[in-house]
Amino acid sequence: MSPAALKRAAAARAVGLVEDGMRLGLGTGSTATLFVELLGERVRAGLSVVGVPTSEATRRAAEAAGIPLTTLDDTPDLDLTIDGADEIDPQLRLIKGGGGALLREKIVAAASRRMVVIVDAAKRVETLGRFPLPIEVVPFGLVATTLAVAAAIRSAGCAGPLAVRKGADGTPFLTDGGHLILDAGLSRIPDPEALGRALVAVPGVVEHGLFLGLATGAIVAEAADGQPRIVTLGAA
Ligand SMILES: O=C[C@H](O)[C@H](O)[C@H](O)COP(=O)(O)O
Repeated sequence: MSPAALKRAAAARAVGLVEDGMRLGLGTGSTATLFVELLGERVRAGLSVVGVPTSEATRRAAEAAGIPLTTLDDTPDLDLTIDGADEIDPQLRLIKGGGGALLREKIVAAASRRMVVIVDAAKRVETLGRFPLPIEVVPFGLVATTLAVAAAIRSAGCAGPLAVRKGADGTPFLTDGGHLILDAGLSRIPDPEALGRALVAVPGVVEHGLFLGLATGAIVAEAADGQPRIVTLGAA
């Protein structure tokens, strides 16, 4: 069973959580985009919702799907955010930002009463860190910030290479906010809370991809006898 089929199954289950009148955070990435497309079908059938996109890519997908959009400034209190993740552990702690949208995703998740994560089972881990941790930094002072980030990583008991993310054309990847991403290949993050605290204390770090205490539930799609089977974690 392909990852895409599992992602679609998780996204389809999440669409069932949406109720008429909800104010929604719309996540970013391939799984969240499937959710946006499926939500669009319900909107076209008469469902009334309004969404806050977490990236310019999701804004375009939501507009194409016919989902009415608003901004977090106009609608700062959201009912539910549905988003993907790069990793999820048993405590619903996440690594996000593989697509570079972590900053807006975290702001939107923090403004939501509930955040339900949609993933295929390959994203489940016992210990976060196999997926490189994205750390969003301002371009000014990149070398100094990178050194300080490396020290912060060591102080939290982690180790591994840091690399400035590149786009397909080989130039530095820029986020929607005009920032750079450092990807930290840590393999294992024994204390995500300690690492998160150390990273946000570094001047020049805008945000990191550890989502701690934000997800209230998860919808995980796994393959069972060639069919997708849904497992829910937390309140989902
Ligand atoms: O910046 C990107 C987001 O955090 C995504 O939600 C995450 O990378 C998962 O994306 P996908 O559903 O494509 O695996």
